[in-house]
Amino acid sequence: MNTLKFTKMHGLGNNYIYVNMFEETIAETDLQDLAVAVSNPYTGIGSDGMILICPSEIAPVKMRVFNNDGSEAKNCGNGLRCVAKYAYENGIVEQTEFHIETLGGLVSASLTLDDSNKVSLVTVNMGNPILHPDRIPVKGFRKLDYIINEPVSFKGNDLNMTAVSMGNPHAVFFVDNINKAPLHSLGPVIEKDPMFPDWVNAEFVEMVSDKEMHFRVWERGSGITQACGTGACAAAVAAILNHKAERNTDIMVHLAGGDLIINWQDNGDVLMTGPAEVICKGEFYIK
Ligand SMILES: N[C@@H](CCC[C@H](N)C(=O)O)C(=O)O
Repeated sequence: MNTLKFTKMHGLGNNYIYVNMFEETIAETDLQDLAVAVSNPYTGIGSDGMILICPSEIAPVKMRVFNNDGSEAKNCGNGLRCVAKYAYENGIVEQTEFHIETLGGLVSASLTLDDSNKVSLVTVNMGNPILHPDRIPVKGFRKLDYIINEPVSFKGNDLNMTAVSMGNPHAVFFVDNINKAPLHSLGPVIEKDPMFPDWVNAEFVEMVSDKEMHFRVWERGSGITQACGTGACAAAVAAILNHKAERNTDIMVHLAGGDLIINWQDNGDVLMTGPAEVICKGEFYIK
């Protein structure tokens, strides 16, 4: 029986099975099935998906992320913080500032260390948000350069949508009361609506002030999760585009699993700061 060494980590409860591809080998054709298998809470380890920590030709390390349905995404904010922590604490990198390659491009990570030389916080420069509908992608808004507070309807429910890509697609909806957000009922409907050719991550946001928001997410390929780093970035960008918050200012995002600080800088870059934690390590028996 083949075994696979893994580390389970989480960023604010958004948990993945991390595999060190500097040491492990998995056939490309097996990756999707393996992501589904390890993620299964009954017959696997249980997770929101699987993340590969890979060698890169253009950075010290590369991240590949698979949702728990086996689909591969181009970016994962909580995953990036965990990959950064893993890379430093396992000797893949020695410096506290370095680049990480993703399928969506290069990002840079900056580590805060505690007294035991462990990574306590990670700031990731997530780069510029993508706003053009063709590049998110979203169909049906051909005449617009941006989708900001546009009226849309899902199953007869009228909402206003702001669409943002952080390398992966996000649809953000502002609500008056986060506890009444239609996460369970509309999350899966929005995710697979035909207006999103690559499907979409759906986020509901209640503004507390111009520097603070509540956030809940239905993730593409994984369903409801405790947190979504790229989603929090997209929500902060959407708040600024809708004149509910300001650029170059720290915005506190309260997710189900804890808080992230997001800052959309004047130079266009989005900074995300938050924790990353190791849960356990082990061996998975591959059937
Ligand atoms: N949880 C992640 C995003 C993971 C990928 C997403 N579900 C997608 O398919 O785009 C995050 O923290 O950003």
